[in-house]
Amino acid sequence: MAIAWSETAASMEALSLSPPMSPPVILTQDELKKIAAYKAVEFVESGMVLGLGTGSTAKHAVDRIGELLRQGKLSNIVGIPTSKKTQEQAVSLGIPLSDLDNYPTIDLAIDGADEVDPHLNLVKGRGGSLLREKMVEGACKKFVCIVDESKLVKHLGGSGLALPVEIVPFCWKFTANKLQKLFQGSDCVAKLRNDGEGKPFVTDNGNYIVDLYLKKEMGDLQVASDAILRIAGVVEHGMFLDMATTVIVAGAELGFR
Ligand SMILES: O=C(CO)[C@H](O)[C@H](O)COP(=O)(O)O
Repeated sequence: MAIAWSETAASMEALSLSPPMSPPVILTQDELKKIAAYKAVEFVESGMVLGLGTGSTAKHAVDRIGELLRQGKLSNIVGIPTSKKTQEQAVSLGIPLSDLDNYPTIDLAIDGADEVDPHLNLVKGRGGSLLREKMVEGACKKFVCIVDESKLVKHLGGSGLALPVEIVPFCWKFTANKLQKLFQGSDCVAKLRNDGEGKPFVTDNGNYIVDLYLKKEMGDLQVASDAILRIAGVVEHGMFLDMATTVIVAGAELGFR
């Protein structure tokens, strides 16, 4: 079992947690997420303003921060949550909270991702919190992204799963069609996300999400990002380009190094 972490794509480093000859340990995906999360929390120091991510991986980090506060190993932390769900979790753990209005600069954010490419560009938002995540993580001095190895892709969109785009509900079909047309060269299919009960999924900001399924690469990601954001009706998209300063990847590869 190994953990890899990286400051840049070119300098991927690895830490083997098991001696090379020990028997292989089979870890679940959730255990790998927890390992990555705990490693990231080692970056947290007392007195920091922290961006608290959303999702099953980030949840482990928030739990750990709460635990260290309870144990008195951390103090004077202010958390800036990236979703109502994380806000509820942090409140239940007694983590003091504030917002970007009061803390426009954040020391460190820890959050998961849906895809990570070799340049540390991310897809986020399959949990639906991409707008607040981008606002919070865009205000950070350091953004540590935590994933298990299943999130690594050769290029964004490469998992075949959704690239989420948050849009206003007004005439959502019009906006979804514009998005699909924009990426027709990538054989894009745009689908409105539903809540599992036949209604549109509604974000914490009262918006909808259109998920873009791309069969081919998008080409220049910055050009694609700018083009999406130029469509009236789009609020934000889930490509986080050049934002992660560190990516911690937990993987099950014995003898990775
Ligand atoms: O972007 C996100 C939520 O909007 C999550 O960070 C992303 O979906 C990863 O989730 P998980 O840790 O549950 O795999």
